[in-house]
Amino acid sequence: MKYISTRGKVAPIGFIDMFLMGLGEDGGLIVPETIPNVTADQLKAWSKLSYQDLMLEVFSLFTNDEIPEQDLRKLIQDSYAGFTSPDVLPLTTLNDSLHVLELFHGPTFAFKDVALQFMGNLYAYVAKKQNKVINILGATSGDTGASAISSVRGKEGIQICILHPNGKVSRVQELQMTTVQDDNVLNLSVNGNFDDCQQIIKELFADIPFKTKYHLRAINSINFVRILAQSVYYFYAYLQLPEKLRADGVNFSIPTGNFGNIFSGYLAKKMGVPIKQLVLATNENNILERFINEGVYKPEGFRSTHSPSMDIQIASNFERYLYYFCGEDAIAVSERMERFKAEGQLIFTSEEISRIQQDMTAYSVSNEECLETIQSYKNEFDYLLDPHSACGIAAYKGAGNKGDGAFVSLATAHPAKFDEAIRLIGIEQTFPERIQELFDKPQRQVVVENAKAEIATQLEGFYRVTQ
Ligand SMILES: Cc1ncc(COP(=O)(O)O)c(C=O)c1O
Ligand SMILES: N[C@@H](CCOP(=O)(O)O)C(=O)O
Repeated sequence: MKYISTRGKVAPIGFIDMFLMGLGEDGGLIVPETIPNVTADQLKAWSKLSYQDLMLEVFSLFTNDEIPEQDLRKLIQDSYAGFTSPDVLPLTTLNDSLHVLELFHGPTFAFKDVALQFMGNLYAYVAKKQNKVINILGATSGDTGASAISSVRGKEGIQICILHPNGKVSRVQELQMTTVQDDNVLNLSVNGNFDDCQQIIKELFADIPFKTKYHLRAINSINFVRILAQSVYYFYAYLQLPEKLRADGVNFSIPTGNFGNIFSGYLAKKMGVPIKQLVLATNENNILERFINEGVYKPEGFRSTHSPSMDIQIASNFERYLYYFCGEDAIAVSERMERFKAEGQLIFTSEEISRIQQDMTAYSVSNEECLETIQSYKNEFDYLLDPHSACGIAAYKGAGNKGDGAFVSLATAHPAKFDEAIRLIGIEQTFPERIQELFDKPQRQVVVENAKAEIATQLEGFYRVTQ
């Protein structure tokens, strides 16, 4: 298995090189040269596997034996040892057709832990085995940063800098990131929004001399390993369902911001998981919903919502989807991305919209509907959703034609992370101890302007450049 870029100008590379490259050096996103096919028989044989063993099977299709099996197995075991549920990702049944896959039982209470605990361990492994300098640079709307920091804090050979939008993450998210005192962690609080943070890191990754000098590595979903690790939970959810419920295929409702969560499902479907509908759930920052329903990919004004982690306009993984939509034609992708850069929008024809809608449907959830959903599921099922998971449930309800097959809605965060929204409907929650204790800890962060030069200077002072 080799990896190439959606823009076609990266010579095919192996798994570890792909992991270290992160963003394609031609500005594109890295994808596998071919997507392996998992047969129905193989799937059946995997149906009794633990989450960890299932991940080992899926990853083995992609790693080219670059990581010996016993090492990969240990990396995976270690990555989920800190999850509090014995099933790692429990599937809760609300009624016969609606199931909630709880992805938030990791150390930072959000679905990002599923991939990032593993990526932190993989970076430490590569740092040691290959004597590589690992200087991680990431942007976050709150969850990726907390999770990535938790996965590498204090680890030898690794430094991590995370940019988050100042005042636009939840209190708990901010504390999770900024109360970490390890010297290998730098939090930059940027006077801007998440898109500004993401834009700056992409520019720094695209500056190849800077990237090379400072050995920049990615933990965001621009890194294909994030997507691959997330695709495993679609296999798992499908296989956890009783056979009679999954016989007609399974539908997923997926809270999405950077298009990473849903693209992972799209990849799982391409590999052979019998997924019928992928329902994309957005909040009021609904660029992706407008893309799917109206064929217009165009950022509009940024809005602060009750689900701040999805307050995103420019979605990284849109380009990965575009690549497959364009029949894996890197020239067509490059042309469309150039047009987007020049004109600030992409318009799709009605024939193209129909094709997109065969791949996924979409629903955008207003702030009001988000809170109503939290309230009604608390009343009806005594189940407390966080605002992002509530967007998923609201989209499941709003997704017109339910068709056949069970629905799995992805619960992407613990409600304690977003108490600001939960309190608005008068619900008081008890925080898990690991969250409660954050409130007594001192914080460490540097506030910076939304300016690439100022941020680059911070990085130059922080990163170690030789072993
Ligand atoms: C809690 C939560 N839910 C859903 C999402 C959406 O995930 P993605 O942006 O990877 O599609 C995010 C981050 O964006 C998140 O932090
Ligand atoms: N919601 C994310 C935004 C960053 O997206 P990523 O999937 O590319 O890491 C966050 O919580 O930071």
